[in-house]
Amino acid sequence: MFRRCIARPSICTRLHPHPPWPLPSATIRPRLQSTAPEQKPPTRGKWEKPPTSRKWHLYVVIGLISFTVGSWYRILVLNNRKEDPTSFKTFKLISKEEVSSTASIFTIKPQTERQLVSTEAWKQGIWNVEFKQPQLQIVRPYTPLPPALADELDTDVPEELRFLIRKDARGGEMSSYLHRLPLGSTIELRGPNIEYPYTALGKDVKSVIFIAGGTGIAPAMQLAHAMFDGLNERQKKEKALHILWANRSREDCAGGGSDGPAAATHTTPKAASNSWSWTSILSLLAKIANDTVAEVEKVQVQPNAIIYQLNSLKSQSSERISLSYFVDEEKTYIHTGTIEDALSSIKAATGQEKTQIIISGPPGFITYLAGPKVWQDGKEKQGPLGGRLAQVLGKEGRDDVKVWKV
Ligand SMILES: Cc1cc2nc3c(=O)[nH]c(=O)nc-3n(C[C@H](O)[C@H](O)[C@H](O)COP(=O)(O)OP(=O)(O)OC[C@H]3O[C@@H](n4cnc5c(N)ncnc54)[C@H](O)[C@@H]3O)c2cc1C
Repeated sequence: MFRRCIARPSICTRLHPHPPWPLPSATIRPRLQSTAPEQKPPTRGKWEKPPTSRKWHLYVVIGLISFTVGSWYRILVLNNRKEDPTSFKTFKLISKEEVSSTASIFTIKPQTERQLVSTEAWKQGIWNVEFKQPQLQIVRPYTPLPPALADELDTDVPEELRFLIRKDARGGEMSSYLHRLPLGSTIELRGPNIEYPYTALGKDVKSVIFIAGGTGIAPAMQLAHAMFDGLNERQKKEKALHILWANRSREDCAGGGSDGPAAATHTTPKAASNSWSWTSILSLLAKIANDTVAEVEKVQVQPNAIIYQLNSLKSQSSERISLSYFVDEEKTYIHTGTIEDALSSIKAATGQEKTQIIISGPPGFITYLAGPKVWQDGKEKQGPLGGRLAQVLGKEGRDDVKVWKV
């Protein structure tokens, strides 16, 4: 700015009340210096105030003006900058905790308090922030996990954010970059982008079935937090959230045990559709073996960090959250029977027909269960309902069930 001032004095005149270059004394003389010592003012009597007293008043006025301008600058400019979702904020990577061989939890901390991402977003529902890869100048969205303890949101410490980030074996540009970063590195992000405003859209929706694939569990955890945080026991009892979480391998959900009737739907799609035959008997035996393995895992394996937090969200909701795990390598999948069971168990839990189904995960997962999202006018839109959910809801004639693809 200063360089530009030297080149264009006319602009400087507007920006600076006192021009930075010397002016002929006859042209402009600053008002404060107008009483030159050699020209003594005529004495006007004993009531006239001495010049030092006039200066004192002037200092007070200048002080007050500076204070007012400073306060307004802080309120209007700095506070707005803090909430501005379009400007990048700088965070520091403070920890990486391995959850499985393919995913870690990253914790980042704002560099200053002004870099906070709004705590209001936690109450709104599902939201994400965009990370920047500075060398390639690309951005990708990531979903903050809710704070491990509900009280953490009320503290005055600068807000830390945690993310479950997949390590992409095929070398995705952003995920490889993030997993390579050493502790202490800076990360630039912008947001929040509210994706599903539960408080605005879903106020009257008390029962939710959340179908998550892989890191799609992060939005489910955000919703669990938004649905139950700060409610009293009576309010909690009016709500129910059923999370169906599908993973490729058991290590991603190590230590997680399914609740309720949906646990009994651990079966392959093939086994479910076959009539009695040798194949179905073999499938049934495989299922019993898998269920036994799952039970053993449930008892013996320590919950990983995500399962630990899911269990904690469940107990904070007074057991109004139920969880069902599906694992590709154990041949347990989400299929039409699973969705039918989830719909009837959620209805039994709240006595309500009105249900919201939310589905979140990789594009192939969303397409298989609910049909693809579509691009229209440069924006990603929901697209028509398809896949397994369209089959189940069409068969049952359930137009009271709304589906949202994250
Ligand atoms: C709303 C939203 C929230 C999200 N939240 C999270 C989150 O919390 N955690 C998370 O981990 N992810 C999340 N994602 C996904 C994330 O934004 C990125 O898309 C993901 O990390 C992959 O980005 P990338 O740059 O690493 O991969 P890209 O380079 O964009 O590659 C895209 C895909 O192509 C594949 N690919 C790349 N190179 C090859 C190759 N040579 N051959 C074959 N395949 C290849 C990659 O495996 C990847 O699956 C979210 C996405 C959305 C839309």
